[in-house]
Amino acid sequence: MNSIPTPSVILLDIEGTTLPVSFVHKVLFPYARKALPDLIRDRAGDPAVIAALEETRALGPDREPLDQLMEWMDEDAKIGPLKALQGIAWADGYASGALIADLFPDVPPALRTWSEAGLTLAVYSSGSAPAQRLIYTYTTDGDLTPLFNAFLDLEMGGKKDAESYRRILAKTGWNAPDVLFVSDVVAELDAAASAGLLTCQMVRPEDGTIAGKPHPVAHSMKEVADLFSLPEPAGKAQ
Ligand SMILES: CSCCC(=O)C(=O)COP(=O)(O)O
Ligand SMILES: [Mg+2]
Repeated sequence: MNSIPTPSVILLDIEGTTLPVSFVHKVLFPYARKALPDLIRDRAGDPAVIAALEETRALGPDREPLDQLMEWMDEDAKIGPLKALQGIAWADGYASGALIADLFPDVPPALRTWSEAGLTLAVYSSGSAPAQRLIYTYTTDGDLTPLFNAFLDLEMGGKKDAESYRRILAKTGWNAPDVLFVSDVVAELDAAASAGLLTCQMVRPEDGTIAGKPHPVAHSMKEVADLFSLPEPAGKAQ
């Protein structure tokens, strides 16, 4: 008998869970790094750029904002103003066709099946909510944004902090034991479990993810479905 409860909300990480780490690090991050100097100069009057640069100055008062942003990118820092500016840079790339999100092939069929079955789907990523929407708008499988109920980002707090998951529950009204958080990063899953959420580690061989205890492990969305008695994704590669 399966003793794992069945969730009604599926909360998904992006990098390493629905989208290959290589796409984020070899395509998205280099695109933003190249675009940022011109973006900061050419859009100096854009309120979103002004706000992100002010926050960058506040967090790194001794540095030129661009130097600070470059350093954060070197460190893969999950920091709000960097993520906001990366999202603005990527918008141009998606609109021009230079960027298109190549999700893991098991992801779109699972999202469609679970949405059709009435499950609530949501994203929690360090990437800004606008950047998350871009990824799911411009996928090789078309626009998947209508399948999602919420896009949650660092405004909820860092993903390795249990308080962030409590904030998400308070904001959405979800009950912790109804929510399954799927991520490749054990520290994120530990934090979610501390807040009472169900957890599943996505271990993608393509990304070299290491399985870590104590969370149930899946290698695809089909395995997530099997573990948590969710509707079986139909269609192509599982
Ligand atoms: C959603 S935009 C691309 C991902 C990103 O910027 C990032 O830092 C990855 O964060 P995640 O929390 O999805 O691992
Ligand atoms: Mg991840």
